[in-house]
Amino acid sequence: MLRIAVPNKGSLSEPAVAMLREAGYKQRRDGRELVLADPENDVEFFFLRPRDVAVYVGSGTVDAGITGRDLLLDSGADAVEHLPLGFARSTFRFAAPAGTLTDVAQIAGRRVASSYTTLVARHLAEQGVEPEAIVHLDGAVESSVQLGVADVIADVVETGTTLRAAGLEVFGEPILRSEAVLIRRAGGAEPAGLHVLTRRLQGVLTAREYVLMDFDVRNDLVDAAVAVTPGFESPTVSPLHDRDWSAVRVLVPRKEMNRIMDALYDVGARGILVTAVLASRL
Ligand SMILES: Nc1ncnc2c1ncn2[C@@H]1O[C@H](COP(=O)(O)OP(=O)(O)OP(=O)(O)O)[C@@H](O)[C@H]1O
Ligand SMILES: O=P(O)(O)OC[C@H]1O[C@H](OP(=O)(O)OP(=O)(O)O)[C@H](O)[C@@H]1O
Ligand SMILES: [Mg+2]
Repeated sequence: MLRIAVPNKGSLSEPAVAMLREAGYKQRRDGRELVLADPENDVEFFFLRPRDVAVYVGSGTVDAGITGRDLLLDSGADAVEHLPLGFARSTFRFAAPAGTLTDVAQIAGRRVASSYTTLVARHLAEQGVEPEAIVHLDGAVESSVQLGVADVIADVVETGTTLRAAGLEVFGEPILRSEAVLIRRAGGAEPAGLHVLTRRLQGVLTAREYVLMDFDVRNDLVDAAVAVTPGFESPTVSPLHDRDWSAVRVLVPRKEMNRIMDALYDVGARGILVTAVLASRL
Protein backbone atom coordinates (compact mmCIF):
# COMPACT_ATOMS: atom_id res chain seq x y z
CA MET A 1 0.00 0.00 0.00
CA LEU A 2 1.43 3.38 -1.05
CA ARG A 3 1.68 5.82 1.87
CA ILE A 4 1.11 9.45 0.88
CA ALA A 5 1.56 12.56 3.04
CA VAL A 6 -0.90 15.41 2.42
CA PRO A 7 -0.84 18.91 4.03
CA ASN A 8 -3.54 19.15 6.69
CA LYS A 9 -3.62 22.98 6.91
CA GLY A 10 -2.65 26.20 5.17
CA SER A 11 -2.66 27.25 1.52
CA LEU A 12 -1.67 23.81 0.21
CA SER A 13 -4.25 21.73 2.02
CA GLU A 14 -7.52 22.35 0.14
CA PRO A 15 -6.12 22.33 -3.41
CA ALA A 16 -4.09 19.18 -2.65
CA VAL A 17 -7.17 17.36 -1.40
CA ALA A 18 -9.19 18.62 -4.41
CA MET A 19 -6.54 17.36 -6.83
CA LEU A 20 -6.35 13.92 -5.22
CA ARG A 21 -10.14 13.67 -5.27
CA GLU A 22 -10.13 14.62 -8.97
CA ALA A 23 -7.56 11.89 -9.52
CA GLY A 24 -10.06 9.35 -8.19
CA TYR A 25 -8.84 8.94 -4.62
CA LYS A 26 -10.97 8.86 -1.53
CA GLN A 27 -10.34 12.03 0.52
CA ARG A 28 -11.25 13.17 3.99
CA ARG A 29 -14.40 15.24 4.48
CA ASP A 30 -13.62 16.22 8.04
CA GLY A 31 -10.53 18.41 8.64
CA ARG A 32 -9.63 16.51 11.79
CA GLU A 33 -9.03 13.07 10.27
CA LEU A 34 -5.31 12.24 10.49
CA VAL A 35 -5.17 9.00 8.52
CA LEU A 36 -7.39 7.77 5.71
CA ALA A 37 -7.16 4.39 4.02
CA ASP A 38 -8.29 4.02 0.40
CA PRO A 39 -8.01 0.23 -0.06
CA GLU A 40 -9.68 0.29 -3.50
CA ASN A 41 -6.73 2.30 -4.81
CA ASP A 42 -4.20 0.61 -2.56
CA VAL A 43 -3.11 3.87 -0.92
CA GLU A 44 -3.15 5.36 2.56
CA PHE A 45 -3.15 9.13 3.23
CA PHE A 46 -1.52 10.81 6.23
CA PHE A 47 -2.58 14.39 6.91
CA LEU A 48 0.45 16.21 8.27
CA ARG A 49 1.68 19.76 8.82
CA PRO A 50 2.87 21.16 5.47
CA ARG A 51 6.34 21.76 6.89
CA ASP A 52 6.64 18.18 8.15
CA VAL A 53 5.71 16.45 4.88
CA ALA A 54 9.28 16.51 3.51
CA VAL A 55 10.68 15.24 6.82
CA TYR A 56 8.42 12.15 6.76
CA VAL A 57 9.12 11.51 3.07
CA GLY A 58 12.88 11.97 3.58
CA SER A 59 12.93 9.54 6.48
CA GLY A 60 11.15 6.90 4.40
CA THR A 61 8.19 6.52 6.77
CA VAL A 62 5.88 7.56 3.93
CA ASP A 63 6.49 6.92 0.22
CA ALA A 64 5.48 10.26 -1.26
CA GLY A 65 3.98 13.59 -0.28
CA ILE A 66 2.60 16.90 -1.43
CA THR A 67 4.34 20.06 -0.23
CA GLY A 68 5.68 23.37 -1.53
CA ARG A 69 9.01 23.55 -3.36
CA ASP A 70 10.05 26.28 -0.87
CA LEU A 71 9.18 24.06 2.11
CA LEU A 72 11.04 21.10 0.57
CA LEU A 73 14.20 23.15 0.03
CA ASP A 74 14.01 24.72 3.48
CA SER A 75 13.55 21.34 5.18
CA GLY A 76 16.94 19.95 4.18
CA ALA A 77 15.19 16.56 4.10
CA ASP A 78 16.48 13.71 1.98
CA ALA A 79 13.61 14.10 -0.50
CA VAL A 80 13.34 15.22 -4.12
CA GLU A 81 10.77 16.78 -6.38
CA HIS A 82 8.96 14.15 -8.45
CA LEU A 83 6.18 16.13 -10.20
CA PRO A 84 5.27 19.85 -10.15
CA LEU A 85 1.53 20.21 -9.47
CA GLY A 86 0.75 23.71 -10.76
CA PHE A 87 -1.06 25.16 -7.72
CA ALA A 88 0.05 27.36 -4.77
CA ARG A 89 2.35 29.23 -7.12
CA SER A 90 4.36 31.93 -5.38
CA THR A 91 7.73 33.61 -5.38
CA PHE A 92 10.09 33.80 -2.44
CA ARG A 93 11.60 37.26 -2.17
CA PHE A 94 13.49 39.77 -0.09
CA ALA A 95 11.61 42.90 0.93
CA ALA A 96 12.44 46.05 2.89
CA PRO A 97 10.72 49.38 3.69
CA ALA A 98 9.63 50.94 0.39
CA GLY A 99 12.36 52.97 -1.31
CA THR A 100 15.24 51.86 0.93
CA LEU A 101 17.10 48.83 -0.47
CA THR A 102 17.72 47.90 -4.12
CA ASP A 103 20.35 45.18 -4.03
CA VAL A 104 20.86 41.87 -2.19
CA ALA A 105 24.42 42.98 -1.33
CA GLN A 106 22.89 45.65 0.93
CA ILE A 107 21.65 42.89 3.25
CA ALA A 108 25.24 42.63 4.56
CA GLY A 109 25.27 43.67 8.23
CA ARG A 110 21.48 43.79 8.43
CA ARG A 111 18.96 41.51 10.21
CA VAL A 112 16.76 39.28 8.02
CA ALA A 113 13.55 37.71 9.33
CA SER A 114 11.95 34.70 7.68
CA SER A 115 10.05 31.46 8.27
CA TYR A 116 12.45 29.83 5.80
CA THR A 117 15.77 30.49 7.53
CA THR A 118 17.67 27.52 6.09
CA LEU A 119 16.76 28.58 2.58
CA VAL A 120 17.71 32.20 3.28
CA ALA A 121 21.03 31.33 4.93
CA ARG A 122 21.99 29.10 1.99
CA HIS A 123 21.00 31.71 -0.57
CA LEU A 124 22.91 34.53 1.14
CA ALA A 125 26.00 32.32 1.57
CA GLU A 126 25.87 31.51 -2.17
CA GLN A 127 25.73 35.25 -2.90
CA GLY A 128 28.60 35.92 -0.50
CA VAL A 129 26.46 38.23 1.64
CA GLU A 130 26.86 38.18 5.44
CA PRO A 131 23.82 39.42 7.37
CA GLU A 132 24.07 40.52 11.00
CA ALA A 133 21.52 37.86 11.91
CA ILE A 134 18.86 35.62 10.44
CA VAL A 135 15.80 35.71 12.68
CA HIS A 136 13.41 32.76 12.57
CA LEU A 137 9.70 33.62 12.80
CA ASP A 138 6.73 31.31 12.44
CA GLY A 139 4.55 33.61 10.30
CA ALA A 140 3.28 37.16 9.79
CA VAL A 141 6.90 37.94 8.94
CA GLU A 142 5.84 41.21 7.27
CA SER A 143 5.27 42.78 10.69
CA SER A 144 8.81 42.13 11.91
CA VAL A 145 10.37 45.24 10.37
CA GLN A 146 7.80 47.63 11.79
CA LEU A 147 8.15 45.94 15.18
CA GLY A 148 11.93 46.36 15.11
CA VAL A 149 12.95 42.69 15.07
CA ALA A 150 14.51 42.85 11.60
CA ASP A 151 15.56 45.25 8.83
CA VAL A 152 14.74 42.97 5.91
CA ILE A 153 12.39 40.04 5.38
CA ALA A 154 12.42 37.06 3.05
CA ASP A 155 8.91 35.70 2.50
CA VAL A 156 6.34 34.16 0.21
CA VAL A 157 4.88 36.73 -2.20
CA GLU A 158 1.91 36.04 -4.41
CA THR A 159 -0.06 39.22 -5.15
CA GLY A 160 2.16 41.48 -2.99
CA THR A 161 -0.87 42.72 -1.04
CA THR A 162 0.51 41.69 2.35
CA LEU A 163 3.84 43.42 1.64
CA ARG A 164 2.20 46.66 0.52
CA ALA A 165 -0.02 46.72 3.59
CA ALA A 166 3.12 46.56 5.74
CA GLY A 167 4.85 49.37 3.78
CA LEU A 168 7.41 46.95 2.31
CA GLU A 169 8.71 46.52 -1.23
CA VAL A 170 10.52 43.62 -2.89
CA PHE A 171 14.10 44.12 -4.08
CA GLY A 172 16.65 41.96 -5.90
CA GLU A 173 15.88 38.91 -8.02
CA PRO A 174 13.39 36.31 -6.67
CA ILE A 175 15.18 33.77 -4.49
CA LEU A 176 12.87 31.06 -5.75
CA ARG A 177 9.73 30.35 -7.75
CA SER A 178 7.61 27.88 -5.82
CA GLU A 179 4.52 25.77 -6.40
CA ALA A 180 3.06 22.61 -4.91
CA VAL A 181 5.11 19.54 -5.79
CA LEU A 182 4.82 15.78 -5.36
CA ILE A 183 7.97 14.59 -3.61
CA ARG A 184 9.61 11.23 -2.93
CA ARG A 185 12.67 10.07 -1.03
CA ALA A 186 16.03 10.84 -2.68
CA GLY A 187 17.93 7.90 -4.23
CA GLY A 188 16.84 4.29 -4.08
CA ALA A 189 14.18 2.56 -6.11
CA GLU A 190 10.91 4.29 -6.90
CA PRO A 191 8.25 3.11 -4.43
CA ALA A 192 5.87 0.52 -5.90
CA GLY A 193 2.65 2.16 -7.02
CA LEU A 194 4.10 5.67 -7.31
CA HIS A 195 3.83 5.51 -11.11
CA VAL A 196 0.04 5.08 -10.85
CA LEU A 197 -0.31 8.12 -8.56
CA THR A 198 1.98 10.11 -10.88
CA ARG A 199 0.02 9.17 -14.00
CA ARG A 200 -3.26 10.04 -12.32
CA LEU A 201 -2.00 13.44 -11.19
CA GLN A 202 -0.58 14.09 -14.66
CA GLY A 203 -4.03 13.23 -16.00
CA VAL A 204 -5.59 15.90 -13.78
CA LEU A 205 -2.95 18.44 -14.84
CA THR A 206 -3.65 17.80 -18.53
CA ALA A 207 -7.41 17.96 -17.98
CA ARG A 208 -6.96 21.33 -16.27
CA GLU A 209 -4.53 22.75 -18.78
CA TYR A 210 -6.07 21.61 -22.06
CA VAL A 211 -9.47 21.75 -23.77
CA LEU A 212 -10.77 19.69 -26.65
CA MET A 213 -11.40 21.71 -29.81
CA ASP A 214 -13.55 20.45 -32.70
CA PHE A 215 -14.08 22.26 -35.97
CA ASP A 216 -15.02 21.72 -39.61
CA VAL A 217 -12.88 22.99 -42.44
CA ARG A 218 -12.68 22.60 -46.24
CA ASN A 219 -10.20 19.87 -47.20
CA ASP A 220 -7.86 22.30 -48.98
CA LEU A 221 -7.63 24.36 -45.78
CA VAL A 222 -6.91 21.51 -43.33
CA ASP A 223 -3.15 22.11 -43.35
CA ALA A 224 -3.55 25.86 -42.77
CA ALA A 225 -6.01 25.20 -39.93
CA VAL A 226 -3.84 22.56 -38.28
CA ALA A 227 -0.91 24.98 -38.41
CA VAL A 228 -2.71 27.33 -35.98
CA THR A 229 -3.62 24.59 -33.48
CA PRO A 230 -0.42 23.50 -31.74
CA GLY A 231 -1.97 20.37 -30.23
CA PHE A 232 -0.66 18.02 -27.59
CA GLU A 233 -0.69 15.26 -30.16
CA SER A 234 -1.29 15.13 -33.91
CA PRO A 235 -4.89 16.26 -34.64
CA THR A 236 -7.56 13.71 -35.63
CA VAL A 237 -8.90 14.52 -39.10
CA SER A 238 -12.11 12.71 -40.20
CA PRO A 239 -14.17 12.99 -43.39
CA LEU A 240 -17.55 14.76 -43.22
CA HIS A 241 -20.66 13.69 -45.15
CA ASP A 242 -19.96 16.62 -47.48
CA ARG A 243 -16.84 15.17 -49.13
CA ASP A 244 -15.20 18.58 -49.59
CA TRP A 245 -15.03 19.13 -45.80
CA SER A 246 -13.23 17.49 -42.88
CA ALA A 247 -13.80 17.43 -39.12
CA VAL A 248 -10.72 18.13 -36.98
CA ARG A 249 -10.30 17.36 -33.26
CA VAL A 250 -7.31 18.60 -31.28
CA LEU A 251 -6.26 19.31 -27.68
CA VAL A 252 -5.25 22.94 -27.24
CA PRO A 253 -4.00 24.88 -24.18
CA ARG A 254 -7.02 26.34 -22.35
CA LYS A 255 -5.29 29.73 -22.03
CA GLU A 256 -4.97 30.02 -25.80
CA MET A 257 -8.38 28.73 -26.86
CA ASN A 258 -9.94 32.11 -27.76
CA ARG A 259 -6.93 33.26 -29.76
CA ILE A 260 -6.91 29.90 -31.58
CA MET A 261 -10.66 30.04 -32.30
CA ASP A 262 -10.24 33.53 -33.83
CA ALA A 263 -7.33 32.36 -35.96
CA LEU A 264 -9.21 29.22 -37.07
CA TYR A 265 -12.25 31.26 -38.05
CA ASP A 266 -10.02 33.56 -40.11
CA VAL A 267 -8.53 30.55 -41.88
CA GLY A 268 -12.06 29.39 -42.82
CA ALA A 269 -12.91 26.87 -40.11
CA ARG A 270 -16.56 26.80 -38.98
CA GLY A 271 -18.56 25.01 -36.30
CA ILE A 272 -15.72 25.50 -33.83
CA LEU A 273 -16.64 23.90 -30.50
CA VAL A 274 -14.68 23.69 -27.28
CA THR A 275 -15.33 21.10 -24.58
CA ALA A 276 -13.64 20.59 -21.22
CA VAL A 277 -11.55 17.50 -20.59
CA LEU A 278 -12.77 15.65 -17.51
CA ALA A 279 -9.86 13.26 -17.15
CA SER A 280 -6.99 12.01 -19.31
CA ARG A 281 -4.16 9.51 -19.74
CA LEU A 282 -1.88 10.59 -22.54
N1 LIG B 1 -0.53 33.52 -0.67
C1 LIG B 1 0.02 32.41 -1.14
N2 LIG B 1 -0.08 32.09 -2.44
C2 LIG B 1 0.45 30.96 -2.93
N3 LIG B 1 1.13 30.09 -2.20
C3 LIG B 1 1.26 30.36 -0.89
C4 LIG B 1 0.71 31.52 -0.30
N4 LIG B 1 1.00 31.51 1.01
C5 LIG B 1 1.68 30.38 1.23
N5 LIG B 1 1.85 29.70 0.09
C6 LIG B 1 2.55 28.44 -0.08
O1 LIG B 1 2.06 27.54 0.91
C7 LIG B 1 3.12 26.81 1.45
C8 LIG B 1 3.20 27.10 2.89
O2 LIG B 1 2.26 26.35 3.50
P1 LIG B 1 1.84 26.65 4.99
O3 LIG B 1 0.59 25.90 5.19
O4 LIG B 1 2.96 26.47 5.92
O5 LIG B 1 1.65 28.18 4.92
P2 LIG B 1 0.39 29.02 4.96
O6 LIG B 1 -0.45 28.87 3.79
O7 LIG B 1 0.98 30.33 5.18
O8 LIG B 1 -0.37 28.44 6.21
P3 LIG B 1 -0.50 29.02 7.67
O9 LIG B 1 -0.14 30.46 7.58
O10 LIG B 1 -1.95 28.76 7.97
O11 LIG B 1 0.42 28.22 8.51
C9 LIG B 1 4.38 27.24 0.75
O12 LIG B 1 4.70 26.35 -0.27
C10 LIG B 1 4.02 28.60 0.21
O13 LIG B 1 4.76 28.92 -0.96
O1 LIG C 1 1.51 38.33 -1.73
P1 LIG C 1 0.22 37.95 -1.05
O2 LIG C 1 -0.85 37.61 -2.03
O3 LIG C 1 -0.19 38.95 -0.05
O4 LIG C 1 0.46 36.56 -0.29
C1 LIG C 1 1.60 36.30 0.47
C2 LIG C 1 1.27 36.07 1.91
O5 LIG C 1 0.47 34.90 2.07
C3 LIG C 1 1.05 34.05 3.05
O6 LIG C 1 0.71 34.44 4.33
P2 LIG C 1 -0.45 33.84 5.24
O7 LIG C 1 -1.71 34.56 5.01
O8 LIG C 1 -0.52 32.39 5.08
O9 LIG C 1 0.07 34.23 6.70
P3 LIG C 1 1.43 33.81 7.49
O10 LIG C 1 2.40 34.90 7.20
O11 LIG C 1 1.01 33.75 8.88
O12 LIG C 1 1.88 32.51 6.94
C4 LIG C 1 2.52 34.36 2.91
O13 LIG C 1 3.24 33.98 4.08
C5 LIG C 1 2.54 35.85 2.68
O14 LIG C 1 2.50 36.53 3.90
MG1 LIG D 1 1.27 31.42 5.93
